[in-house]
Parts: sequence; C-alpha cells; structure tokens
Amino acid sequence: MLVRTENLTKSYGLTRALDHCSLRFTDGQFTAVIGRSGSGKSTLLKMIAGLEKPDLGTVLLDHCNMTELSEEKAALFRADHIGFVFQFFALVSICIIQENLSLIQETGTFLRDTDWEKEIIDRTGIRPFLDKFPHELSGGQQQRAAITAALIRKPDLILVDEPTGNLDRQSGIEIMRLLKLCQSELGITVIMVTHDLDLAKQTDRIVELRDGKPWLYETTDTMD
Ligand SMILES: Nc1ncnc2c1ncn2[C@@H]1O[C@H](COP(=O)(O)OP(=O)(O)OP(=O)(O)O)[C@@H](O)[C@H]1O
Repeated sequence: MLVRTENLTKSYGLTRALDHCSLRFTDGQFTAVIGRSGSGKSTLLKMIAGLEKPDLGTVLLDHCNMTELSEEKAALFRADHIGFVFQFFALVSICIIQENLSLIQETGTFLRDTDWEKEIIDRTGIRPFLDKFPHELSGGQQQRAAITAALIRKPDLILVDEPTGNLDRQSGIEIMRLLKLCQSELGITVIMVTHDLDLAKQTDRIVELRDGKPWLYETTDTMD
C-alpha cells in the first residue's frame, strides 16, 4: 500500500504535534520513524490510521482519502487493510491466544482463510501458545502473538509503535526478523516508530521527525 501524507497538521491545545508534515511511504517499503520524545511520531501513526482527524492536510492510503472517511468507514477500512503492533501488546487478557486471533477475524469484511492462518501461526512460531492466556507468555511471545494477530487478516499496511521497547535483546531480534519477513515475503508496507537507532538502521529508510516535521535520511548514509 502506498501511504502519503500532505501538509498534515495537528495541535493539542497550544502544542503543535504535527506541522505541515508531508511524507510518502512507497508500496512494500519498510520505514522507521525516529525522533525525540514529543516530536510527533505517535500522532503521525494515529493520523495515518484515521484514529484521529488532522486539523489540516490529508492522508491517502492508495487512493483512499482517510481524512474524508466517517469514523465508521475508517474503522472498516482499518479492519480490512491495516495491522497494528503496539508496545503494550494489543491482546485481550481474558481470552486465550486462539480466541484473540478469532476475535480479530470477526470484524470487517474479511473472509477467514484457514490455510493462511496456519501458515502465519507457523511462521511466527506461536502454535505452542494458542491455548494459553497472554499473561502466561513472555513479553517476546506476547509480541509474536500480537504480530500474528496483525497479520492474520492479510493487511496491506502494518503500523508498529516501539515493537521491542520492553523486550530483552534476543526477543527484540526475533520481532525484527518477523517484521522484515512481513515486508520481504508478504510485500506489506511497514511503518515503525522507534527510539532505537540500531533497529531503525535495519529498515529501508529512516524518517526523522523534529517538531512535527520530517527530516529524511536514507538508511545507508545516516548518522554513522
Ligand atoms: N491526546 C493528546 N492530548 C494532548 N497533547 C497531546 C496528545 N497527544 C499528543 N500530545 C502532544 O503532542 C506532542 C507529540 O506527541 P506524540 O505522542 O506524537 O510524540 P512522540 O514523538 O510519539 O513521543 P514519544 O516518543 O514520547 O512517544 C507532544 O508534545 C504531546 O505531549
């Protein structure tokens, strides 16, 4: 999915979180969004997902103008096209992992594809945990389950916020391997917010936000 933001501007009271932010994320590209705390990274993800409306500017996901959709239509579009992986895992705590995966498949217009479900469960390696509750898993295992949940509806875009923030190093490496697999083998556009420059350098491209505006870097010539 091609993602474009044009002049995206959003203020909260007197704080300008995004300031005429224009960016382009090519179809199938893995981009890291970095920047200091408060530079607007999470706000950018929320706007791209249509979770909040900007004060000014547009978000285009392929040919869909997210900023013009009603809340209901934006929710359906998200369910059909966007997968989310957030730092504090988006799993329902009172449901076992299998139920979590089923819940995700029951919204929007997605027709359940059991072959795909099996494949993705094997690739993320969570089959042994399907009958467990989230609290019975380690942080890395929970994050793998969250990535499975994000992938199970075959999204065109995955939005990731601090995927390895509270994980040990080995689990972090495993999560990055899975995210890279989403891009390289499944052709999904991945946009990942992170504070971790080592993670960012593993992607195709780094975008730095400063005061809600982009500074662009190519991965090969960044900050070494
Ligand atoms: N719902 C909100 N209400 C008020 N202010 C907000 C809200 N969301 C974000 N902000 C402010 O907008 C600015 C950008 O916030 P944002 O969360 O996008 O930054 P960030 O780069 O993701 O920060 P961090 O790296 O700390 O998560 C900050 O100054 C923040 O305090």
